[in-house]
Amino acid sequence: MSAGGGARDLAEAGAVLAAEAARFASFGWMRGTSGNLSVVLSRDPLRLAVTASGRDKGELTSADVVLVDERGAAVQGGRPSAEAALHARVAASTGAGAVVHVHTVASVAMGRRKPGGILLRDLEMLKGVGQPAHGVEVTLPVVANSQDMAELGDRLEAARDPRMPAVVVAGHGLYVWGADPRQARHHTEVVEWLLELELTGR
Ligand SMILES: CSCCC(=O)C(=O)COP(=O)(O)O
Ligand SMILES: [Zn+2]
Repeated sequence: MSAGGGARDLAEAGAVLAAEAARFASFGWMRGTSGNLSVVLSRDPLRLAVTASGRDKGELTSADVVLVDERGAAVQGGRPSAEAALHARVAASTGAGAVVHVHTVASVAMGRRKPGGILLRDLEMLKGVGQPAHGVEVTLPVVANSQDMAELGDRLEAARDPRMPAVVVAGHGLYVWGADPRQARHHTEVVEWLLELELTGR
């Protein structure tokens, strides 16, 4: 996708996000219209393609996407995700090119069990988020939920560990990011695997 964020770029981004959403929905991670996805189309000014609000994320088409600015406000298209402002904040503060938000049972359950953060170590799967399997302890932060995206963004920025491209939002779900939609997908699948292991395996 080029830097312009034009109509064709938006439709292309919509097709990519629809395919990613269908995959996550097939795993049961976006039930009942939950979750949202975004991809950065330009950095200066910051413009993101974000999934439209309230849609069944397993049935998105390339048209179910909205161009938003750095505050998450619609620039082109219909009503963006209610969490568009948080996507923009994550993209701006981490430099990520794509952001994934899913409502997984494991993220909410582990957020309840470990409200201070989830310690991860000695797992081969840590390589999937760019960490060595052994010798380091990485924390997956847990932040309190808020309906105010600015407040939630402050909490996420304060808590995030630069070694871990993800944050659990307590009672809500999981935010994960990556350089592009494909890497964000891989990070999401790895982090969710780690959460499921912590929930069931220890
Ligand atoms: C039942 S989903 C509640 C809203 C939410 O948390 C979510 O992720 C979906 O919101 P959107 O506006 O992106 O559809
Ligand atoms: Zn949500």
